[in-house]
Parts: sequence; structure tokens; C-alpha cells
Amino acid sequence: MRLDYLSIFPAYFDVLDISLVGKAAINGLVEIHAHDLRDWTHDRHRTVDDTPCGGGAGMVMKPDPWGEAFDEIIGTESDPSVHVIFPAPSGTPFTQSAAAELSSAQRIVFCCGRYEGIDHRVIDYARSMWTVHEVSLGDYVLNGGEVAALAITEAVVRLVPGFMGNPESLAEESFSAGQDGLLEYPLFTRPVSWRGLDVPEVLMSGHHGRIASWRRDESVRLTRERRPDLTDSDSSGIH
Ligand SMILES: COc1cccc(COC(=O)c2cn[nH]c2)c1
Repeated sequence: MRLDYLSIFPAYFDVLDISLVGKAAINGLVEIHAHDLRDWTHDRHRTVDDTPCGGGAGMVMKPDPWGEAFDEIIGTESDPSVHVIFPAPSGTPFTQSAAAELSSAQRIVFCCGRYEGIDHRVIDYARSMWTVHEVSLGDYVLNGGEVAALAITEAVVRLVPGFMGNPESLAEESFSAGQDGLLEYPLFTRPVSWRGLDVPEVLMSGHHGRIASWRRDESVRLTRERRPDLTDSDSSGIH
């Protein structure tokens, strides 16, 4: 899987050289390329933004640098197998199933917006050429798409076959299919007693049936408490 990042702050992606994603890069599982959008400007100030047509506060990212960067990084041929991601508050909520779908992509290009956003024609042009995803990580505003691109990268790359040493651990996480779309139950490890707080006895009983039932009850309780929106979904198994 090749991952490209287009940003005016490409150094954000240096962090991908460490930890698991870095290891995957070494193993050749993923190939990471970060690019400075200003490399495709031609004026002395390397300008990437301009005032919004129609007025309004702030600045908008000009289309020209994006188009030239696309030509060089992706090419001028249409190819639906290339996935282009624009993180933005106005995007479609990003989910674990979207991460799973993207984990089989051969190429993903992250376009990191700054200022008030990117000239919409950039997204329209990209849609005419590749498979575009405008995604939101949540109902809040970041200063740019870089942090969102890092989060999406981690969610996707950890699902790439061969990435996780222990694929079983993927099956039991929140939002993974195995949990019926419920939130993950509370986790404990040794010591059994810590600062006057004890591990729930059932987990030390060795009775696997009771443990499974305790975990399910906890997942249902947590999901009802924190994510009532998930309780009616068909996959949750609770109504
Ligand atoms: C594309 O234009 C913009 C404009 C402003 C900020 C951003 C960065 O994305 C977010 O803020 C975000 C992503 N998910 N939730 C919030 C992009």
C-alpha cells in the first residue's frame, strides 16, 4: 500500500517513521511519501491561499497548486483504484467499516486542507479522476487535515493483512464485527488488588461462561450509557 500526504506542513508525517506504522514501512507493507504543497507554487512567497469568492472571513486554498501536485504525484490518467481522502468537518463520519474497506486499497492520497478549506473545484476534479472520500473524524474543527490524516492512517494500516502480530486482538475491539457493534468491556490485568481496587471476581473465577456473560453485560451497559445511537443499529444485537 502506497500512502501519499499533500500538506503545507509535511513534517507532521515524520511521526509515521516510528511505532507500528514505521515497522510496516520497513517490512514493505506500506510506502509513505509526504509532499509540501508549496513545491507546486511558482511565486516568491509560495502562495497557496487567496480570499474567498463571494466574501467571508478567512482564506481559501487555491486550486492551482493542488492540480499540479496531483499531476506529478498521481498522474493525469483516471484511475478509480486510487483513493483520495479530504479530511474536513463537513465530511462523512469516518467509521471502522470505512477503515476496513480502505485497508485493501493499493493507493491512498491524503489531501490536508488548511485555512477555511480547499477550493471546491479541487475535490470536483479529484472526483472526476479517482475515488474521493471527504471524511470527518468528529464534530469539531481542527486547524488542518494533518491530524485527521494521521488518525485515519493508523485506523487503516493496522487492518492491513500482515500488519498486526496478533489478528485475534482486532476481533475483540470496540466497533469490530466480533463485538456486535458494541463498545468494548472494561479490561483488567495484574495485580489483582491495586490501591484498594480489585479486579472483578468473575474474571478470576476461570469460569469462561460467566466471564463471557459478564463481558457482554458490561458492553451492553456501556453502549446504552455512552452510545445510545449504537443500540438501535442492526449489528448491535441490542434494542
Ligand atoms: C478541508 O478543509 C478543512 C478546513 C478546516 C479544517 C480541516 C481539517 O479537518 C477537520 O478539522 C476535521 C476533520 N474531521 N473533523 C474535523 C479541513
